[in-house]
Amino acid sequence: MALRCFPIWVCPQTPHRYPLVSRRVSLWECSSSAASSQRAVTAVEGEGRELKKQSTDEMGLVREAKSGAFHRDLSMLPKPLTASSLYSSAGDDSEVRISFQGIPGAYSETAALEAYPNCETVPCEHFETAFQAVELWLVDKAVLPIENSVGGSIHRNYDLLLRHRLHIVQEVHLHVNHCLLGVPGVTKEEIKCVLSHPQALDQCVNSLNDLGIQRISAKDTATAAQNVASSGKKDIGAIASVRAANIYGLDILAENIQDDVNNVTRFLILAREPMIPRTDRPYKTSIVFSLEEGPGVLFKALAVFALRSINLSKIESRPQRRRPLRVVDGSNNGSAKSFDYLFYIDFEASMAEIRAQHALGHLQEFTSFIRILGCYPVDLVR
Ligand SMILES: O=C(O)C(=O)C[C@]1(C(=O)O)C=C[C@@H](O)C=C1
Repeated sequence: MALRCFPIWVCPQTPHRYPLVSRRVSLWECSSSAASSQRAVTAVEGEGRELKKQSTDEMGLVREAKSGAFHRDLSMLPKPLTASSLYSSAGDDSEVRISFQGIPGAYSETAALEAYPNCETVPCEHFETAFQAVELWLVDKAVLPIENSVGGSIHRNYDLLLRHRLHIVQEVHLHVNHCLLGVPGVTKEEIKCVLSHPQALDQCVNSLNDLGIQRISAKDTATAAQNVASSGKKDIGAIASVRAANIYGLDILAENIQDDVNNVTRFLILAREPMIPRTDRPYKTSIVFSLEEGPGVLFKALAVFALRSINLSKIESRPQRRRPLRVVDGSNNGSAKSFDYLFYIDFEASMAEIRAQHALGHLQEFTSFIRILGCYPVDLVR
């Protein structure tokens, strides 16, 4: 396996904030041969389009660097990078802008504020927009809910990770305490139906059945709260956060109405550039791959981690949208058709560890496509 590292430069206009890499590629491009990297590009939807866009971006960045060639104000000159600035997620985050799907008061915004307490949050109508805002340099990062302890994986968001070329740089586990909200002065008994995000409704299904309340889907929990506030109706409630109640002036009629007290949603923070992994604390690495055809290939693929005592914390499979069916030639018995899948795996090791690098090198023997989605510190329980 070839491990390629790329130099880091500092953009003169924004010292320390945007490390520029010479090519827009993952920090590690795992390729055992030119042929296999070629395969990686063709095997997955949207790859060609993405490559084209990258080169345009890259040209834009080069132009920006040249235009700041002469500085009258010496304090504006770029500062040398220090070791700590390479790893800065800590430090001053007041200039960090983070896009999220929803409106103020959504849990995604709370997750962004958990990771960067002083950041500026930027609401977006769709997840796709939140990703594009990062790609177009309108914001620094995006936040994305990926799984919930009750509802499981948010499949659409797994697909988005692959469609875009952003890197996971952080994870946030957020305890989600849903509240039943109503217009001021209303009682819990007066509520006949509630608005909320489908995931939030699913997380409260038993409580809502007990109360005999009907459920209506909304884009996100905060939008549900806003709609209830603007309707002024006494028989409609929202399931949302305490923060949403405060923002939209609603009463909290009941707290912690989720069916499971330990209701945790895992969010990912995504950035244009990968973070440089270290070994001084626990790290996780997220990858996506598709497998070569053959008996036991998934077993062999997973064994590359087991052989090196690397723990897997998550495995998810998603259909390959552009290539859903694989035809397997059964010679005399005709051809069989089966679905073709992408596998998403999170494993508990840093890409700075030799065992992780060897595991991925070994994994390539069984894969037709592989991409590192990010290597980031494990969110330890606080
Ligand atoms: O609607 C919101 O507030 C969101 O941030 C979305 C979302 C989700 O997609 O799962 C996030 C956390 C909760 O689990 C419920 C809803």
